[in-house]
Amino acid sequence: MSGGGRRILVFPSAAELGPALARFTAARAARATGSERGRFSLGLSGGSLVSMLARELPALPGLDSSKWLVGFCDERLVPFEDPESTYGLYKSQLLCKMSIPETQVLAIDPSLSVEEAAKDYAKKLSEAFPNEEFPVFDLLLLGMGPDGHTCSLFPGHPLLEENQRTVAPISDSPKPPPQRITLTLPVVNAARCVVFVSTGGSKAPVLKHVLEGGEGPALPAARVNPAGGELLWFLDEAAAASLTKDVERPSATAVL
Ligand SMILES: O=C(O)[C@H](O)[C@@H](O)[C@H](O)[C@H](O)COP(=O)(O)O
Repeated sequence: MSGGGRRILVFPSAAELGPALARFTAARAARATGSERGRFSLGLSGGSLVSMLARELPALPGLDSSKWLVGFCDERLVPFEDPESTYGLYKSQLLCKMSIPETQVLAIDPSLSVEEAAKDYAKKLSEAFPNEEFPVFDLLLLGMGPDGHTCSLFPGHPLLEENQRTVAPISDSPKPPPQRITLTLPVVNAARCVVFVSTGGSKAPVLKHVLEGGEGPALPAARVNPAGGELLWFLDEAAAASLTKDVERPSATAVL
């Protein structure tokens, strides 16, 4: 059980989940920028989150993102112009519609080798979070693959045991492209709040395994358990179809 407890929120479909996720993010941003930290640190992931956030966040009325600090939970080592670049997708679809200063967006340097890019990104993080051994993000938005991977932490991979570095390179990702940079589990589990977003029936079996247990070692997504923070799962009915334990079905106007 995570420090703040785990919540599983089920929405009728992605169309209802998206606006709720955007409102939740904005509420956490307001809380963080209004705190003594004076900023909101947000870690983004790729996959379907990109288009969801690009659709929903700019649609929120009066959202001020000038005090946001944005990083990436993982990234593919490809040029920003490559359609596989998570930063490139966010830049062209979301960041261009927000008021986040460019200096407050922490991206990898894809011109470096994978080892050097990981060190460079770790340095950027340590400069942005100067007093913390492991950066403490206000909110990490994560996806989960059908194999149970999250960030670029894949089932059975030795990187799951990394406990020193904040950022690690990976050269043998089973999902292409093979070269990637990823936050490590200690950083993910240091966050104040982690939200997984998973939609669609193809995720139902792995969600059952991750959230209610199954045979074999814990899948990477099941190892996300922020020690002093909250853990929320935003699912749609199709993804949640196999779950039998307690889930919440919030109303459209619920404050999460
Ligand atoms: O780096 C990647 O290859 C993807 O970003 C991947 O990790 C994705 O985040 C998950 O597979 C969840 O994908 P969905 O959000 O589309 O379910």
